[in-house]
Amino acid sequence: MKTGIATVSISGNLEEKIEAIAEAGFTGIEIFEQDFIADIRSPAAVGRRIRESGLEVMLFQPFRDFEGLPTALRAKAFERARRKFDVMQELGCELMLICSSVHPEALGGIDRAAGDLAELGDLAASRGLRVGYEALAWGRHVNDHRDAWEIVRRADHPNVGLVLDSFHTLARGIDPETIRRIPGDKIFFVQLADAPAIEMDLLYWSRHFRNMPGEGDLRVTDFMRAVMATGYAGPVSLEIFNDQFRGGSPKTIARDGYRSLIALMDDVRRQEPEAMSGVPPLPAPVSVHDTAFIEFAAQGAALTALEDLLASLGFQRRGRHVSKAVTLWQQGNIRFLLNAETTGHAANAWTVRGTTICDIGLSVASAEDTVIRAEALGAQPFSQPIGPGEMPIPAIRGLGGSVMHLISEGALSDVWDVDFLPEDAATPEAGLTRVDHIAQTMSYDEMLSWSLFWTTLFDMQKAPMVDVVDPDGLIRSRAIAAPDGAARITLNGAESHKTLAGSFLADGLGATIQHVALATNDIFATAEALKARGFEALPLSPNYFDDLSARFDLQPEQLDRMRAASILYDADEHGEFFQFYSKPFAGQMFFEVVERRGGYAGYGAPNAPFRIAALKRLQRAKDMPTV
Ligand SMILES: O=C(O)c1ccc(O)c(O)c1
Ligand SMILES: [Mg+2]
Repeated sequence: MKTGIATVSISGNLEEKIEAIAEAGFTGIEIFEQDFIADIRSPAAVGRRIRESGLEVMLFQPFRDFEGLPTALRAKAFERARRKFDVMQELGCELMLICSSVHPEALGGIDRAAGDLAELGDLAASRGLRVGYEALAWGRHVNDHRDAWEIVRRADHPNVGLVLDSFHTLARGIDPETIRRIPGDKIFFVQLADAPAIEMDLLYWSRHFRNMPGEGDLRVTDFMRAVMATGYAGPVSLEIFNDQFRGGSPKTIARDGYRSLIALMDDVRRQEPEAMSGVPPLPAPVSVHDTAFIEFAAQGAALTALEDLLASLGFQRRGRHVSKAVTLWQQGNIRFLLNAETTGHAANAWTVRGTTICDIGLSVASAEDTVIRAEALGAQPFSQPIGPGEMPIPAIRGLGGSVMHLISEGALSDVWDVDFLPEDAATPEAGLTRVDHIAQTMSYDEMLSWSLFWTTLFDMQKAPMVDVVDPDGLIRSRAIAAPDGAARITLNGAESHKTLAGSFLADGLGATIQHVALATNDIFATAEALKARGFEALPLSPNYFDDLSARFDLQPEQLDRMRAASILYDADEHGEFFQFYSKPFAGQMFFEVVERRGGYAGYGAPNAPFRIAALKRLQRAKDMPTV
């Protein structure tokens, strides 16, 4: 299956776009005319450059306002088409996209448009070219692929076909099933884009908010299933107009695009197997069963402080690595590794960020399948030398240089037995059972990349975006979770460096984990146990508890206990949620303790502004520990 992407989808100049597109693994490129005109090279030189980079020039676009014009304007439109055909021949591109007219003088009329396209088809055929007609969702007379198809059908010309674009069909709410009745060989090209479900003017939505399939809310998979069912055998190409992408890194956007297309076609293969014999099978999105471990890079005094904090949270040192300066701290099913090595990935992470979470281990249905799928989606494998007697654990690079280890369900216990010399647990635990969620902080621009990373590799779904108010700016937050809640990630995107999340980022380099939430089955008992160990919870404003008693039906006695232990509360139609936080450590990381009751599947988002304000109060009071 040939894959493509329009130059308009990516930032940079034409040269940077070509490099990024080639590197990401696409077969070809759609030349957006503006990108080409802005370049100083001749069409022949640009064509040569693209082919030298290993890409095909799949499509030249857009040719606007062509069909249905009154006589004088019609002649001019044909002259314009001749000039663009010249350019295409020099470029070495044989297919032109004609988008439906928005010209104020366009007359309309299905047969008039069909006649124009048939005549253009003759002109194209005389030069060995073809034209594909696309209905823009805001076209003046033609804004529905069904009408565009009727025009192409009546044009009845071998060099005239249809271009389908998922945005134009899905944004208008047109049922993609209607594509199944179009003959596949009359579909000359397919463009894909997703978009978030927001009510707005179609043109504005399309030109600024499109995103990669899987990043938005449109039914792109259903659209593509219908296309493939027609027998379509041409390229599948991304055409993404997006303000953020225009300012992003060309390579990151191109890699995201490739990841999104491969994952989409794999979904389609799974749901429409009859139509997809040409696409090689991939392991299905992998089930994540739990967080196997979380590894900190920490050294010196900060390491001691972190050990003290973990001890106050009821963790105990349970093992020492057989050959490395790594200790294992455990409670229930939660394992923290504290890595003080002076070489390797953890040491590099420590050099760059100071104390930081440098690695996470996920317990998955199959580590091998995860690596195969990740690499097919464009992820880099990760490995470093293993010490004597150590077990090799499959690993991949996440985004931005992060590392993720993958442990198959059955192999989990072996790792700890083989790699660590056990130590006895001296004191009882404090009721923490497992990792509830991991919170990644990132700049807002990285959020789509990360949500795509998690949802394409793993069997995880994204929840709607939530706005969280920081006293100094807005944080956009989105949860990604496995269907049974066995693994949960929250992505927090900061737009301003003045926000708590933003200042955390300014201190480090790109996305990283800012906090880890640990689950208990009895938050009040856990709070007591931690207090006895010297743990200090993040203090909250008394006003918070007054407001809680106004909003919820809480027993006064329960409210008093929550106030005393700084426990926040939320509830929805599914259940209840209790949470408290540690004070910040190592700069601005912190721990959270949560108890879910009933089917509550959220993260206490209504409480986030009060947690942020409390953290900022501490920050301002210069009360932050100096670890
Ligand atoms: O926004 C536009 O004008 C435009 C142009 C060409 C396309 O293929 C398209 O989908 C939109
Ligand atoms: Mg299009």
